[in-house]
Amino acid sequence: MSTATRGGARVARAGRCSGRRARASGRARRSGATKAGEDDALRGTLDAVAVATLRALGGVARDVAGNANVKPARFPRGPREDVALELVYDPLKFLERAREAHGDAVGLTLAGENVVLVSSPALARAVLVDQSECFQKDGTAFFPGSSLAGNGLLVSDGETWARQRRLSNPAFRKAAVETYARCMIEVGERLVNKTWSRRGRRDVYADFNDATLEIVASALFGADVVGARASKINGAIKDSFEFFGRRAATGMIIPEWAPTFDNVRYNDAVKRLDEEVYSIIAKRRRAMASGEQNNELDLLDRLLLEKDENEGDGNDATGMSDKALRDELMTLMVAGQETSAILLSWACALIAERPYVGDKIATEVRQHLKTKENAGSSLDASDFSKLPYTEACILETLRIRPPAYMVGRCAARDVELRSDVFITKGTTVLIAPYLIQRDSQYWNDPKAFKPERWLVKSPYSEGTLARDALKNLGPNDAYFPFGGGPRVCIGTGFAMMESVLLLALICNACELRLPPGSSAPKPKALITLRPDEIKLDVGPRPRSVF
Ligand code: HEM
Repeated sequence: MSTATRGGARVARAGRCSGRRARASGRARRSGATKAGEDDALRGTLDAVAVATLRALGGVARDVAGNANVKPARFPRGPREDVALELVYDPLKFLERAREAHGDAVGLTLAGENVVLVSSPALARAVLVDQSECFQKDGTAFFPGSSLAGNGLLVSDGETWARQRRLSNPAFRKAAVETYARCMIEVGERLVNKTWSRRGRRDVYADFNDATLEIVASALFGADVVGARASKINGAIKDSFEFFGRRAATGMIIPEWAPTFDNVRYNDAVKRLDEEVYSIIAKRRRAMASGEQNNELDLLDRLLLEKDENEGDGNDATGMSDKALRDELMTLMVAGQETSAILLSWACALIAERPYVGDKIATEVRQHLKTKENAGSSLDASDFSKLPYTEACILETLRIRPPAYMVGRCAARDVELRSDVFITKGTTVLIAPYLIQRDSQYWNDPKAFKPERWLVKSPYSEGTLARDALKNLGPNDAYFPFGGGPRVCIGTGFAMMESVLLLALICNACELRLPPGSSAPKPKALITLRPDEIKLDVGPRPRSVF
């Protein structure tokens, strides 16, 4: 399905649900009249806004199970009222309260949609792994697509997704990811040696957004993002991401086709980006046809080289079309930039609250650097697996502050997840790693930041628990910050390499502190678990203390 078709379908479906929307606001208005209070009228308006927002987030009305407030048989228990407002205003509090009141499978009405929130390892496994073929991305409420990411891996389904995943997997194997480490280190060193080299207060979240954008753009396009083209690409990406940031921050999702000022600017940025990306793709295809190839392959080279062996007899196998390539490149940018910036920001904030953790990372890095053959050299890809405490800090940050705090699926058919949890076709299932990863049934002292918990011996293998953290759904099936099953994050290795190397560079060179008198930054949840803002005092770490 092309982006245009996808967008078209969204518009058409939004048209079909407008009657329900009118009825919803009508109900709200009537209740306002009977209670005769301005508060109720306001609430009616807010309800309508929330309904519109959630509809736009989900984008669709359900054909099968979506009759407002009509619950299918065996729908799990949950609050009787529509909880759209509560979810939009404070998603984390909402998730916690819903589970406390109704258990690990909660039936909800969200802006008229039937949604089931699941928060036990067994139910998460059922949806993500064991019965994953019964679920799809299309139609999932609460997770919006975008014209920037098009029909890439994050949102596609069926054979389109499977083919794109087969063609993309090789570009994310360990050996390939190691080749992207050089740009991670270059960007990290620039951050600590220039931007953070003088003592002062930094907006850490903004700095990491710049750094991870540079890393992902350079991993994708390598030498093609230099000079004027680099500013054009980075400028357009920044404009689009700022648009997503503003959209997420308001909690109001206006469809991208609506001619608002913000949408016009965003669509212009996507157009500028498309021009550059298609031109780079054409240039690379020409170079490949004439036998030229870069010595060091970037992600685009690797995607271009892949042919789908499942097609024909192998000789007529084809790769990705220009449009498919464009959608994947943009998807990787969208999926890989903000999540990594969020992870690094939370890691630094948690460390700033506990300076001894930064000291321990610095000690680990300095001791390791001394053992390197080429003494005095900086970090490289091979050091990733030799910094266990630094890695444990990243794993613990992902446990306590998972950037993807909720993942969603839409049931492609009726499915029984457990004898008491029956999901009807068209129902959205929300799975909450945020709840499971902080649940005292599976974690000791679950709300505490304790990197050491990952360094104990693993019950699953000879190594530490950290070695098994990202296998399947993690210890007790209760740890999956990168999702799980066939749709597990393709960038897991990339993100781990990037965050461990950057955190090691940062703590080796810098000290991080919360500004005097300030409290720990609060999470703000919408599509991702972003920090509201993270301002930290940064400055050079003395070289002599160890
Ligand atoms: C801290 C960083 C990251 C986190 C927490 C994260 C988290 C996730 C999660 C939870 C999913 C599964 C979503 C679902 O099941 O619906 C996912 C999928 C995905 N991620 Fe990541 N991600 C991160 C970094 C990256 C990076 C660096 C890239 C690429 C450069 C990337 C590319 C993708 C793609 C393409 C998918 C869709 C995979 C598919 O459906 O086949 N992610 N990510």
